[in-house]
Amino acid sequence: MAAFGSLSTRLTETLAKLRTKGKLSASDVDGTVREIRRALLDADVALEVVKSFTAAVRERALGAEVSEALNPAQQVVKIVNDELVGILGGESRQLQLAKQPPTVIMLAGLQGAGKTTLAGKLAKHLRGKGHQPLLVASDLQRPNAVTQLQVVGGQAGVQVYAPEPGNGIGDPVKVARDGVAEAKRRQYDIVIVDTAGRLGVDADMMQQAADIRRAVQPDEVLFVIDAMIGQDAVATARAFQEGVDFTGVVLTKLDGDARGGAALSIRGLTGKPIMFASTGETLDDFEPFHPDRMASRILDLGDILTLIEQAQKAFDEDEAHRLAEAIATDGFTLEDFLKQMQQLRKAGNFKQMLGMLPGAKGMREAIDSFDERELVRTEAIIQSMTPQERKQSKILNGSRRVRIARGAGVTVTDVNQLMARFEQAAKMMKTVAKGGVPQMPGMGPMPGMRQSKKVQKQGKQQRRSGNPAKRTAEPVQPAAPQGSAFGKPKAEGAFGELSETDQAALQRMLGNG
Ligand SMILES: Nc1nc2c(ncn2[C@@H]2O[C@H](COP(=O)(O)OP(=O)(O)OP(=O)(O)O)[C@@H](O)[C@H]2O)c(=O)[nH]1
Repeated sequence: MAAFGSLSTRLTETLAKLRTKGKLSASDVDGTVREIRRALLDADVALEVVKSFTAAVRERALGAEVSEALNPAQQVVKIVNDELVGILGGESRQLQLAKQPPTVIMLAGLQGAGKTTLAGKLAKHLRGKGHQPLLVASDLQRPNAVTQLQVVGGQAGVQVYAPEPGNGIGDPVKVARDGVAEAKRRQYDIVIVDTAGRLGVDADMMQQAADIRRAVQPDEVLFVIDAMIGQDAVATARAFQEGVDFTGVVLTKLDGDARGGAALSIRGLTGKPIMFASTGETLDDFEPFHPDRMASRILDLGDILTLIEQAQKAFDEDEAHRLAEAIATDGFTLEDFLKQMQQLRKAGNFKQMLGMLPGAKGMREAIDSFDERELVRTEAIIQSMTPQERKQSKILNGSRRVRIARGAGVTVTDVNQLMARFEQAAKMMKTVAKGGVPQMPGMGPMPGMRQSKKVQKQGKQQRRSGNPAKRTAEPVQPAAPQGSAFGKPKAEGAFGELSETDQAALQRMLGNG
């Protein structure tokens, strides 16, 4: 995720500097806290939030938990992580559903914040959870807003209630009220009311939103705010809190080059939880907001849980069970590898998913240069193999590889590299299936991911000295990510390894849970 890009880089670099130190002196702590403070201010985090954040970090970092820690630097990372989770809101909060359906959710925010798009995303998300949402077009300000809502409603596969020409047009309050009545009549269990925005905060707009709120008595009022808004976040959030009041916040455009200040300030300024994050223009670029996961992403500790959830959405249950069995019994074949890759492709934005891996910031270059066409090439290679070759990769000797390369229109090196990646993936999957910890941060074996030049060179040296069958038995290790707070392929300590919950989730994804 691009948002928090430079904040994230600066925080991880600051914390990485501590790694070389054994004990931390008071001046080490002060220096670190000063750099954190500057990084937060440059990211447009509101001053009062920065002050309380750095005060808390400083106090804890000078305390016993650090001086007595086995690894003081890592303890400081933990403290910064804890405090980030805190300012992002601590626990994640779910939507409050009405005891008596329909649950009414009202959206409010400035024009262009992404409300209409969000209405579609939320509707699709809720529909996926078995709800029957109805969208209500109460944004009658912008000429195109009703049509736009109808378009996103269509994409989300949900109905849209819009004013009939000549029937209530021009009165957004009436449309909202009628929309809710319609939902009751036709037994929709959730109503999402889209309201108008203005370019800046103005009294008429606030009044209209407040009137709609009074008319439909929503269970949730979600304040939609563009993460790119910078320092204006403070004034805008306060105005909406006074004008309509809201029960939760949705951050949009977190995929953009936002400095992240709004995200980090909003909870502290309003006391209201961030409930969802919007990360792109398509309806699937949407996720429930989890403070702990977001903090991990900012500190480049990875976000395995979100990654798994996204993969899970694209995963076919039966196929996952079959795959789990294949992995556990050593029967993981190139055929499975191909299927897995195709499912990953289905899971959507591949680069975004790669970015959620621990240490991903250190692999930024590799991820940015990741070319989806590589997946196509990998597919072509596997498809050029005979069924037997796909089942028993061990029989792939030199002459078979030459034939396959020719069939797929690639070089023998490409085939060799794919085989190395495959072997490594099989090995990793097996570790996970046995309940072990995979080497996530190095993550060489993602299907389709090319190795760095350096690793390719190592591979060549190995190849020169080995026979073809042996080559693939010892796959080359991927390059260590550079410059992350955990600049080793296998990180030590609490953050480098998958937690038990992560492991359990990964197990579930593999059908073992
Ligand atoms: N990159 C990115 N673009 C987004 C995101 N959410 C919305 N957009 C885009 O932002 C623009 C404005 O979004 P809308 O949903 O029309 O905003 P709105 O708040 O409904 O605007 P009004 O109806 O005028 O109040 C559109 O071009 C969207 O495609 C997001 O998460 N990421």
